[in-house]
Amino acid sequence: MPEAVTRATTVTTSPGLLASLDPLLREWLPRQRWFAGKGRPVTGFSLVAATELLPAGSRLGLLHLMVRAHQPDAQGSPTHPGDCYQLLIGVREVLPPRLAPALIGHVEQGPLAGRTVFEALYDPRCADLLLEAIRTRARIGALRFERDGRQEIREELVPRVATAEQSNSSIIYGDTFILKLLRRLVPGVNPDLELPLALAREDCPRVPAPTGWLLADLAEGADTSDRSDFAAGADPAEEPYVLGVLQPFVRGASDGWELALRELAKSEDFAAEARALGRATAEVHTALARALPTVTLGHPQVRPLVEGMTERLEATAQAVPALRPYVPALRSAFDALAGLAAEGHTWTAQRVHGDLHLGQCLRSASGEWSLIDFEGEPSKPLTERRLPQPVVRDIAGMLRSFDYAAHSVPSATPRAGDWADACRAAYCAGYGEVAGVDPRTEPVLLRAYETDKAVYEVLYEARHRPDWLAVPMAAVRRLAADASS
Ligand SMILES: Nc1ncnc2c1ncn2[C@@H]1O[C@H](COP(=O)(O)OP(=O)(O)O)[C@@H](O)[C@H]1O
Ligand SMILES: O=P(O)(O)O[C@H]1O[C@H](CO)[C@@H](O[C@H]2O[C@H](CO)[C@@H](O)[C@H](O)[C@H]2O)[C@H](O)[C@H]1O
Repeated sequence: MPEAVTRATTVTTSPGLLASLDPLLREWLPRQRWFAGKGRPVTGFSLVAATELLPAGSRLGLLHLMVRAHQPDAQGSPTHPGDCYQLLIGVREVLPPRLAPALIGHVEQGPLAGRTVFEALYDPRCADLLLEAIRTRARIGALRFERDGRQEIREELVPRVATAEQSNSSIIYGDTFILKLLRRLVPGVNPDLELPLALAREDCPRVPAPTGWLLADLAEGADTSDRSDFAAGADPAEEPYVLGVLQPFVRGASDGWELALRELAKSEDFAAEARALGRATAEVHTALARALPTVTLGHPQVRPLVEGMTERLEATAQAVPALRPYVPALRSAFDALAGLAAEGHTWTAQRVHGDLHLGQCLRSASGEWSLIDFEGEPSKPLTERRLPQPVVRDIAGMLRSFDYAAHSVPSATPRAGDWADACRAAYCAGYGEVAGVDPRTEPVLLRAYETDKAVYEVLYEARHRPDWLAVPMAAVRRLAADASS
C-alpha cells in the first residue's frame, strides 16, 4: 500500500537544513540536465519552502524542497536573484545498491549529518506517495494535490522514471499515467497546466487531459481549502506555484521527430503524417480559440511585436557572428510585416502552444496524433508566454521542424529538400482543411514568424548544441536569399 500521506504534515523549518545540503547541491545541481543556469557558478542557496513528506529522521525520509540557486546573471552581475528549483530529496542511513545512480551524497554536518541523500524520484516509495497524494487530494504543508474526479486513478501502478532527454523530470506509472515534475519554478498560472485544462473543458482529444496536478501555495496564511481555481490571486508573487501535472500516458507512442527521421532515412514520404499533424494543430488551435480570449492585432500591437523580433535578431547577431551578413535581409521580413500593419491590415491572436516542433507531437500506436508540453519557451517570463499570438507562431515552428529533419540526415539522403517541401505543403493544407484558412494565404506573416524562429534556433544551437548550428544557418541563408530576390 502507498504511504498514508496525510499524516506527514510537518513543515521543516530547521535553519541548518539547507546549510547541511549546500556542499552536495553545489556539486550535484549543475550536473542535472534540467539545470537552467549552466555555465554560471552557483554561489549559494536559499530555501523558498521545505516540506517533510516523510520524517527526515525516520528510516526513509522524504523532503520536498523549493530551493533558489544564487548565480550571477549572464552579464556577471551578482544581483540576479537566481532560479528556484523543485527537488525531492530522499534521506536514508544506507542507500540500497539499486538506488546508487540516484545518489546526491553523504551529509557531513547539520541536522542530517551522517545520512545519505538521493534523488527520490527513483525510489518507488516516493513515486507511490506522490500518486497517492494526488489520488486522495492531499494537503501537506504548503503542498496541494488536486485531481480531476472524473478520471480514475488506480492504486499500485508500478512507477519508473522516464529516460527521455527533457527539461523537467517525469515518472511513468504502469504505462497508464505520466507525472511531469517541473524543475525550474515560477509563481503563477503555468500554461503547461492551464492550456491542457482549457482544452479538456472543450473535449479536445488532441491533448492528454490533466488527471491531477500539484501546487505550492506559499502565500502567508493562505486558506486553500475551497480554492478550486489555481489561477485566483491578483499578485503573481502571491499566486501558487505549479509543481507538476499528471496526465494519461500515450502508450507505444513515437514522437514526430523520431518518425520523421526514420521515414527520411528510408526515403519514405511523410506527407500524409504531416497533413495529419496540420489537422491536429488546427483542432487544438480552434479549441483554444473557443476556450480562451482572442484579440485583434492592428498596427499599435504589431509594431512592438516587430520591434521584439528585430531586437532578437540583433542580439543574436551580436552573440553569433555567422549571422551578421544576413541581418539586413532577415530584417526586411519583419519590416514587411510592419508595413502591412501600417497599411491597416489586421490579424487575430489567440493562445497557442508557443514552442511547437516535431518532438512535441506524439503518435499513438493507433496512429492518432497528440500535442504535449504547453510550457512555451521556458526562458521567457510566464506573462509573455501567456499572451495571445497569431497561430502562425506554432505553424512556423512546425515548418521549421520539417526543415530541421531534412537537414539533420546525412547529405547523401536523396531529395531531403523535396521531402521537407512536401511535408511543409501537406502540413499547411491539413491545417487549412480544419481551420478553414490555409496559413500560406498569409505569406508575409508566415515569413516573419519563420524568420524569427530560425533566429531563435541559431541562438539555441549556438548555446546548447554548436554542432547543430549549421541547420538553422541553412534556413537563414534560404530566407535571406528569398528576401533579396
Ligand atoms: N502523455 C504522454 N504520453 C507518453 N509520453 C509522454 C507524454 N507526455 C510526455 N511524454 C514523453 O515525455 C517526454 C518529455 O515530455 P515534455 O512534456 O516534453 O517534458 P519537458 O518539458 O521536460 O521536455 C516527451 O518527449 C515524451 O517522450
Ligand atoms: O524541447 P524543448 O521544448 O526544450 O525545445 C528546445 O529544444 C529543441 C531541441 O530539443 C529545439 O528544437 C530544435 O531542434 C529540434 C530537433 O532536435 C527541431 O525539431 C526543432 O524544429 C528545432 O527548433 C527547440 O527550438 C528548443 O526550444
